[in-house]
This record gives sequence, C-alpha cells and structure tokens, in this order.
Amino acid sequence: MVTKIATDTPPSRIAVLISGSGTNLQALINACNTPRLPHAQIVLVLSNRKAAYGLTRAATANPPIPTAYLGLPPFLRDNPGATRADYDLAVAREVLKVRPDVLVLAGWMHIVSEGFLEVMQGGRALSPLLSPENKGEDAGEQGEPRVTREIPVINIHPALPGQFDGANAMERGFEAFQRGEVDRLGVMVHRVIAEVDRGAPIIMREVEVHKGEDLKNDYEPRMHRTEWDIIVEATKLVLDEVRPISNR
Ligand SMILES: Nc1nc2c(c(=O)[nH]1)N[C@@H](CN(C=O)c1ccc(C(=O)N[C@@H](CCC(=O)O)C(=O)O)cc1)CN2
Ligand SMILES: NCC(=O)N[C@@H]1O[C@H](COP(=O)([O-])[O-])[C@@H](O)[C@H]1O
Repeated sequence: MVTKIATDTPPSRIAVLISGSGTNLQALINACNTPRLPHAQIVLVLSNRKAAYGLTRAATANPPIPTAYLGLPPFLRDNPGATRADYDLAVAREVLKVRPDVLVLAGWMHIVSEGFLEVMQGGRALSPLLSPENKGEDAGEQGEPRVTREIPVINIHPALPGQFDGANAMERGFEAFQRGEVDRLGVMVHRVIAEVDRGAPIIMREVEVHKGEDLKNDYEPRMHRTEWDIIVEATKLVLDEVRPISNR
C-alpha cells in the first residue's frame, strides 16, 4: 500500500543523540523518505564525544545533516560551578532548538537526568543557562517556553527487557549465554524514563546466538543487523503516533 502524503506538509523531524560509530544513525539516514520512514527528516545529530564517527556520517549525508558536539567534561570545565544536570539541560536546549517530533538515542552512552526528560515532556521550562538565581529551578516566564507537545524519547538497547540494563549489555549478555546463565538474547527499542533501560519497550526482537561462537565475528554483526531494522521500525511507529499519516 503506497502512503500518499500531501507534499505541502512539512516532513516529520527526527533528532538523534549518539556517542560512537553511528551505524544505527546510518540506518535511519538510509531509511528517511523511503516507505520504511516516509516524509521524515533528520534535523540534528548531537554527540557527547568529539571523535564519534556518527558525526561524519551526518555531515556527509545527502543533504548534510546539522551536527553538534557537547561533551560533559568540557562543559563542566567551561562552566565553573555547573553540574551534570546543567549539562543535560544544555543538551535539551540544543534539541529544542530543532523542534523534533521524536528524539532517538542511538548509541548515546550518557544517562540523562529527570530534568532532561521533564523538559522533553513539556513539564518544565528551560531556565536561562546557569542563571545563578534560577540554577536548576523552573524559570518559567523568564526562561524559554515549555515544549507545547511532548517529544517522545526512545533508546536502542542491545538486550531484552530487564535482562542486562546499563552499559556493555551486548558483551555481558553474550558471556552470560556462553556460561549457560541465560538461554535467549535480543535487542529492544524502548521509551526512555529516568530508570535506565526500564522504559516501556516499543519493539523487542530476539537475536540468534550459539554456544562457542565468537562475539565479534558472529554475534555482534547479527545484533547490529537486527538493530538497524528495529530502530527504523520503532521510529516510524512513534512518528505515526505523534503525527498520524492522516495528519501529514
Ligand atoms: N535516564 C536514562 N538515560 C538513558 C537511558 C535510559 O534508559 N534512561 N538509556 C541510555 C542508553 N544506555 C542503555 O541503553 C546506557 C548508556 C550509558 C550508560 C552508562 O552507564 N553511562 C555512564 C557513562 C558511560 C560512558 O561514558 O561510557 C554515565 O552516563 O555516567 C548506561 C546505559 C541512554 N541514557
Ligand atoms: N546501552 C546503550 C548501548 O549499549 N547502545 C548500543 O551501542 C551501539 C551503538 O552502535 P552505533 O554507534 O554503531 O549505532 C549499539 O549496539 C547500541 O545498541
């Protein structure tokens, strides 16, 4: 079934946070404006690591995608007295500037604060950056306006719900399987809540794994292929919720 989308409606806007190679970002770039992700545009790629190859993927995309780098250590260095929570609000500020319909965490290796999620949900306004009297407080009228419509935040995580929360989940899962502690592994895209990797799954998929096989040469490539499928499917699902095709 071909989805006819009125050409005068603006495309759906996707912002992506990364920290590394960006193969999941590449999957989104390749899927944009195809039936897998129709009438969609990536409007920002932000990394917390300067050397993230994903920034190059964005800059060399056709057309090039705007990029930004915002690292925690340099932020704290350049803003004496600032906190990690202030850093998260600075990241939120960059995201709000591009008015995304969805925010995708694709290999973003930084745990975001409750304050960050509140801003995305529209439950809190951004205070003028680090304004002493408003540091951390909800500035409301002095600060920038709250988002008028919640920006869903989704994350891809290389484990099944409740299995291996946190960093290095793919490696930890693989080793646990080889030790016989688990009998199935997989990957999920979930909504992001304060509790790491505990947000509601949007899509989860098992990934084939075999005793005695190699992590780098066998399991990891299989995991990535599955990730590239479900990050596109989940992003489309969420965009269809936010901007149903009929409204596009
Ligand atoms: N509040 C949330 N923030 C994030 C979530 C989430 O579910 N809730 N998902 C992560 C992605 N992720 C797992 O999918 C993950 C990423 C990073 C870490 C972590 O321990 N990060 C350390 C730093 C590690 C490093 O720099 O290498 C940290 O943030 O201090 C855990 C889970 C994205 N954010
Ligand atoms: N906990 C979060 C996490 O571990 N995310 C994982 O980081 C990798 C990023 O790859 P990429 O930079 O090639 O997209 C992916 O495997 C993703 O699942």
